[in-house]
Amino acid sequence: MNRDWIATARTLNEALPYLQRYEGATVVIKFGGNAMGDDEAMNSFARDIVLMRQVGVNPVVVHGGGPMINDMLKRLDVHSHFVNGKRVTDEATMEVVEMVLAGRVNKRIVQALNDAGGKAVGLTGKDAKLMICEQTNADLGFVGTPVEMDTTVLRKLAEAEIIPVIAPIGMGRNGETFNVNGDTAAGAVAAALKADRLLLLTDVEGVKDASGSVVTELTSQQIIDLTAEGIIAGGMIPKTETALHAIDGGVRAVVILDGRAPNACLLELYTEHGAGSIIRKG
Ligand SMILES: Nc1ncnc2c1ncn2[C@@H]1O[C@H](COP(=O)(O)OP(=O)(O)O)[C@@H](O)[C@H]1O
Ligand SMILES: CC(=O)N[C@@H](CCC(=O)OP(=O)(O)O)C(=O)O
Repeated sequence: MNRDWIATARTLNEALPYLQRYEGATVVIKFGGNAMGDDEAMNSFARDIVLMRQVGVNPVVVHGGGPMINDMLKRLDVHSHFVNGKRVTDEATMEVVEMVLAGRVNKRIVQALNDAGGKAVGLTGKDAKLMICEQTNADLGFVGTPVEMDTTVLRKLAEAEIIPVIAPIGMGRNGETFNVNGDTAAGAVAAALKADRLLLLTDVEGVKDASGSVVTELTSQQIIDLTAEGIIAGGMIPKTETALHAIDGGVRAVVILDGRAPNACLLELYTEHGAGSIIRKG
């Protein structure tokens, strides 16, 4: 008998307790722009998510797309900059952000999931009043903080075994459109659904300490200390902020992991070789 086949069968056999543990669970997956990579990486991500759906998990995908927004802003000669990992967003920037996220990026993910044999539907926070936002602070312009979530549409889609793919665009109470950081949006969705897991897929192996080593079990206090010391910086700030909010909001655990690694989601959920940094209620 071919040794590879035996190893594959053993892997499937060893996955049984994990398959049982996550049956019926809600798992929110934040797919960051830097984790998306090429078509092969996108298709591999899509197969992982469709497999999760196939074995009874309710996956909810929330995506980013920062690098794709940067490309389009450059082409259109619109300048923007970040403060603490959030893009300062004026009216012209907001138009481009919505066009790129709700259009190209969202549909690329929806298509990959459908091509992998799933049924996916693209949404933004405006659809069915999913994510009502308020302005985060005046200095950031049209950057929104989710303040009210209506998850009716997500529950209906889960019942129908349809995978929601959410672009992080929020609606204001007075008809405004808000740019929401993808991590913040994923945390708000996960908390509203009281998700079992929130997976934040990015382009580093996890949260690193001063020596550059990944901290595999991260406490709230460590997040506060590493941030104060400036070791958690830039794009990692919204991720760790989100992890703390999500845990407070009733999410069981948050994992920050490398989405570029092949089959990152499957490794995390269905094997004992979960990677990255995990944050649980302390
Ligand atoms: N302590 C830290 N550990 C790991 N990465 C960090 C840390 N502090 C800052 N970063 C940066 O955060 C980045 C991830 O955030 P970001 O680029 O916004 O990713 P994404 O597009 O996936 O949301 C990493 O590539 C890294 O450069
Ligand atoms: C307010 C804010 O910063 N919004 C982000 C939304 C996209 C995002 O979060 O993309 P990644 O997950 O790929 O970084 C932005 O404009 O870039």
